[in-house]
Amino acid sequence: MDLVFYKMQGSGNDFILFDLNSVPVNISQMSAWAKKLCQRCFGVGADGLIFLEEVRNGEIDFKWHFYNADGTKAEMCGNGARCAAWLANYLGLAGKEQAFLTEAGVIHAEIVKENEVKVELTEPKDLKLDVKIFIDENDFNIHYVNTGVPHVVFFTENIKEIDVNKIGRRIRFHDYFSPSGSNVNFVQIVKKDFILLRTYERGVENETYACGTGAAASVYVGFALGLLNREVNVVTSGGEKLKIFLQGERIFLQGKTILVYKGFLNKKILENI
Ligand SMILES: N[C@@H](CCC[C@H](N)C(=O)O)C(=O)O
Repeated sequence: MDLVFYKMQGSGNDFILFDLNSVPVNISQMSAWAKKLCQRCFGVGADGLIFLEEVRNGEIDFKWHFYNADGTKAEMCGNGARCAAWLANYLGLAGKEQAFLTEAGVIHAEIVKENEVKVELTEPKDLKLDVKIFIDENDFNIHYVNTGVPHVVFFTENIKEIDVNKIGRRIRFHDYFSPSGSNVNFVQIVKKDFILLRTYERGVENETYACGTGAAASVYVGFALGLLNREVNVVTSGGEKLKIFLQGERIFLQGKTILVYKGFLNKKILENI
């Protein structure tokens, strides 16, 4: 059997996707596949790996299994959700408007244009504003919210000067967030409806070009603090634009979603894992 996979990116956050109808993988192997295949030189290379599992119960179209590049399972991924929704539609698993199950809850998605997908994230929870944490004798005033996965939000005047990997890693592994840790977002407000965003991602353990739930967390926190509007354009470090809309406690994320290629995996890659 050919191991068909799809390489996609959502605003520069990139993913490998498999349809479990054609590539049956045991759940106990999924993490190892992610760790191997997400490696940029020894594998395909990606920030995360997604398995789509068809579900026929009327309420949802499919269920996903999401893994970070280091093989850890994550409850949710905003850009991955946009890619999964697009692919599910492309493969006939779901229509243009669809619902699918993640560990964080049911995600509603809509293919709004040929290569543009809008998703409604799960309700934000655990908001904490103005938390002081100490790192190397410096104190940082940070904010926190879970938009499907945990996110720290830190506002800065000059995003270019931030050492995202160094400071991001220190905050991500800070005791305050133990044991799950957190993604860390650095935000520069340009206008009330326009921010620049750089994200250190848990599970990739690096800065990525974009993070959908991170964009959502940044706007949600910015709005709670009276710094941002309900509708905000977010430019991520890859230079792409994400749109966040808030409607009460509902958060919507919209942006470009591209199928980069469809490939056949060499089975040898999966030997000895
Ligand atoms: N890139 C994602 C978030 C993926 C999960 C994250 N790395 C975690 O483990 O919390 C997004 O677009 O939301």
